[in-house]
Amino acid sequence: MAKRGVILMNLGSPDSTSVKDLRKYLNEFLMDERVIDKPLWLRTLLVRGIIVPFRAPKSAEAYKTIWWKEGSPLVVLTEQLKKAVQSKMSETVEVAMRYGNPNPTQAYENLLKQNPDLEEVVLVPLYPHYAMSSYETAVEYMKEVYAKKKYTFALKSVPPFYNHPAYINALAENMRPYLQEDFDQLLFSYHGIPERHVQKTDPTGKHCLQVENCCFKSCEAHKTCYRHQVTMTSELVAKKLGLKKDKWQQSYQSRLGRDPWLQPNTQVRLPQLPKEGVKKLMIVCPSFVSDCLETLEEIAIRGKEDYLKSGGEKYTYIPCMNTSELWVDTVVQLINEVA
Ligand SMILES: C=CC1=C(C)c2cc3[nH]c(cc4nc(cc5[nH]c(cc1n2)c(C)c5CCC(=O)O)C(CCC(=O)O)=C4C)c(C)c3C=C
Ligand SMILES: [Fe+2]
Ligand SMILES: [Fe+2]
Repeated sequence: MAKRGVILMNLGSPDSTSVKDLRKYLNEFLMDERVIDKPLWLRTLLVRGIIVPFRAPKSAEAYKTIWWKEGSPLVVLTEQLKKAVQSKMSETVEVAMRYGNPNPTQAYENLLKQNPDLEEVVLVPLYPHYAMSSYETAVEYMKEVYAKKKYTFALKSVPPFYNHPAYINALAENMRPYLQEDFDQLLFSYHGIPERHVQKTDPTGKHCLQVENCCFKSCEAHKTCYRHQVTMTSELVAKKLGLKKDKWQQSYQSRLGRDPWLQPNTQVRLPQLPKEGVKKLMIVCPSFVSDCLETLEEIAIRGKEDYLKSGGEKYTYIPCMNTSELWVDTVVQLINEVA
């Protein structure tokens, strides 16, 4: 019996598209202090008093446009990834979501049920890039539950893999067939985060967004810098695909609230691009390894409408890696590299 167990962790979805389930999900998600990093009283007022009451009905409608009969695409695709990874390893593999279900306690308990002599759990946060609102909260929450339950097995985490050759290769090969078609520009659209979060995760306190061209100047801050990491992903994938610098650009999507977020914003760029002569656009979302609301609704549906309405002629959304063979092999490799 393998002494190791594996937990694949993603963000999570509401249990259904009802406004009630949306309220529950958004409250849990946005009350996370690593997502809305305001003092508790202000966060409570903002989230419970303003954001959730207004957002829940709108989000419910958005989820309805992409929901599958098996459930949320993000959850279904993560379960499919689990099965594919499981078929390539002897260790038991479970799924945990940071918000909603299946929750971390269920995942740990399932592993223990399968193997009461469990010695080690390898956590795979399904985020290529470090952000306090994604990778960090996933790992810290799993550690919190682990400590509360007083588990005796060891807990190890796969680090952000934004520049790992296997991830870059899997992503590039997932994109390559789409790029055989004629296109003017490829847009790498990453989930955005507030600029303040980039500065908060800078351990030097003086590099990120403070030094000119900070993402390209060697610094220990890059270990936890979201902007550096996504930029390196774009650079490495473009290089692997032989794309010249004038053939691609980068932007940030899914902005929430009024604080300054990383720029440029995808929703702003899409209607501008046709006016700049970009009539045929390819768009890919490498911060997501599985398709979800933010790719299927925001980019593949809404983004396409905005772009075509503004004079764009052809818009191709490149799906996430989901269960592509190279990606499944990459996950197995990442797990085995955690010594
Ligand atoms: C890829 C990593 C992600 C980061 C970084 C991230 C930051 C972040 N997100 C919000 C607010 C929302 N995000 C929502 C959905 C959502 N976000 C991610 C990933 C990251 N978020 C995923 C995979 C999803 C999709 C979930 C699904 O069920 O498919 C939502 C909910 C939907 C909506 O109402 O739009 C919100 C809200 C903030 C504020 C933030 C950084 C501070
Ligand atoms: Fe998000
Ligand atoms: Fe940085």
